Amino acid sequence: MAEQAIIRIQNLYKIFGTHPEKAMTMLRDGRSKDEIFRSTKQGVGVADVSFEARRGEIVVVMGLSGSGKSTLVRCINRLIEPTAGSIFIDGQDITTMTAEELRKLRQHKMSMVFQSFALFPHRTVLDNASFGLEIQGVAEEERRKRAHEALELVGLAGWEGSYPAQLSGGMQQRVGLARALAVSPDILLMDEAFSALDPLIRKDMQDELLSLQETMRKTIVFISHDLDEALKLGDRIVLMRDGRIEQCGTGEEILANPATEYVRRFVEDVDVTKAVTAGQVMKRTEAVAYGSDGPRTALRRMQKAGLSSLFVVSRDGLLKGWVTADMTDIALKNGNGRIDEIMQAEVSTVRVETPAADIIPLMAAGQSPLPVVDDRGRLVGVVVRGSLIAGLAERGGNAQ
Ligand SMILES: Nc1ncnc2c1ncn2[C@@H]1O[C@H](COP(=O)(O)OP(=O)(O)OP(=O)(O)O)[C@@H](O)[C@H]1O
Repeated sequence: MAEQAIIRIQNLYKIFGTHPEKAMTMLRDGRSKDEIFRSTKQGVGVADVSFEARRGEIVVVMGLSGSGKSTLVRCINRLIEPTAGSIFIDGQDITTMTAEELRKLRQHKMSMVFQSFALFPHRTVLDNASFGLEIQGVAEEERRKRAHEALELVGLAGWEGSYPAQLSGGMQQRVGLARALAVSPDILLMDEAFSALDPLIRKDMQDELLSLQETMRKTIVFISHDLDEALKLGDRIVLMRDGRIEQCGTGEEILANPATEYVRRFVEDVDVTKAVTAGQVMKRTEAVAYGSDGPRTALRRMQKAGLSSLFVVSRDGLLKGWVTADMTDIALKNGNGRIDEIMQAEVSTVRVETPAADIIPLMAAGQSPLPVVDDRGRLVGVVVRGSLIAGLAERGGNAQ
C-alpha cells in the first residue's frame, strides 16, 4: 500500500504568529488551541497531522469552521508555509523544494478549485479554462484545444465565448473545474468547491464529480464542512478538530466505530437504522468468474471490467466464492487450476432486504464489495464501498 501513496503528510504543524516555538512546545505537551492562544497569542492552524492519500482516491477533509481544513490543504501546495513536518508528493518532500521546483509542481502536478470560483470576469469561458495552460507557456492552439476538451468534460461545450457573469453559479464552478482539469494534474485540491451552490445544483455537481472520477481517477483532496457531502464523496474521510485529526477512515469505519465521543456526536444524526437496504443501493455485478473457468479467462475478465477480484458463481448463478488477480497469477505461474480449485470459498453475504445497520459493520471490517444473494443463494448484485452511506446521507439530507 505504502508505495501507492501519492500524498504523504507526516507530523505537520502550522502555527500562525511570529513566535511559533512556544506554541509548538505547548502543543507537544498536549495543551489545547485555546490555552495556547491565550498564553502565547499564537494561532494553531494544524497540529501534528499525518495521513496519506492514495492514487485515485477522494479524501475528504471535514470539520467545523476553524478546525484547520483550509490551512492543511494550503500546506499541500505550500500556499501556506508549514511550521514543521513533511509533505511528500510522489515520494518527494515538498517542504524542502526550491521556488522553481515548487512552481513546476503547482503548474503540472496539482490544481486547486475554490469555493468562490475565482474566475476572471473579463475573460471568456475558454480563456478562463485555459489560464493554467497559459501560465505553463503552452502554445495558443494547443491551449484552446485542451481547454475545449476540459470544458466538454464538465458539460460546457458551446459556452466557450461567454463571460462568467452570463453563467449560473453551477456553470461558473464547472469552468473552475475545467480550468483545474485542463492542465491534467494528478492531484486536485478542492476547497469547499460546491458549498456556495444551491442544494440541488450542489447535488448535481457531486454526482458529476463522482462520475468524472470513474474515468479520471485523480487523487482528490476535498474540503467540506458537510458530513453528508463527505460521506457521499469520500473514499476516506479525515475528520479534524482544533487543528488535529480526530479520526481518519472510510465513512463506514467512522459510522460503525467512532474513535472518540466527539466523532460519535458528529455522526449521530446519520441514522443507520433508516430503511435503506442492500437492494436499494446494490449495483448489478458487472463480471463474474465461473468455477469451471481457467485462471487466464478469469484474469482477462477482471482486466476487462477494471476489477482486482471477481465473485465466482456456478452456471445457475449460485455464489460459490471469490477470486483475486493475485490468486489467478499464482495459479498461472504454477500452470494449473480451475477457478473452483483456487478460489476462496468463505464469503459473507447479505440479502436484498438486509438493512444498512447490519451492512455497515461488515464493510467497516474491510469487506467490499459485499455480495447480495437471493433466498436460493444466487448472486443478484453487489454493495460497493461508499454507495450505502451515500444512500444514507442523501436520505438523511432530504429528511432534515
Ligand atoms: N492567516 C492566518 N492568520 C492567523 N490565523 C489563521 C490564519 N489562517 C487561519 N488561521 C487560524 O487557523 C485556524 C484554522 O483555520 P482554517 O481556515 O484552516 O479552518 P477551516 O477548518 O478551513 O475553517 P473554515 O471552514 O471556516 O474555512 C483558525 O483558528 C484560524 O483562525
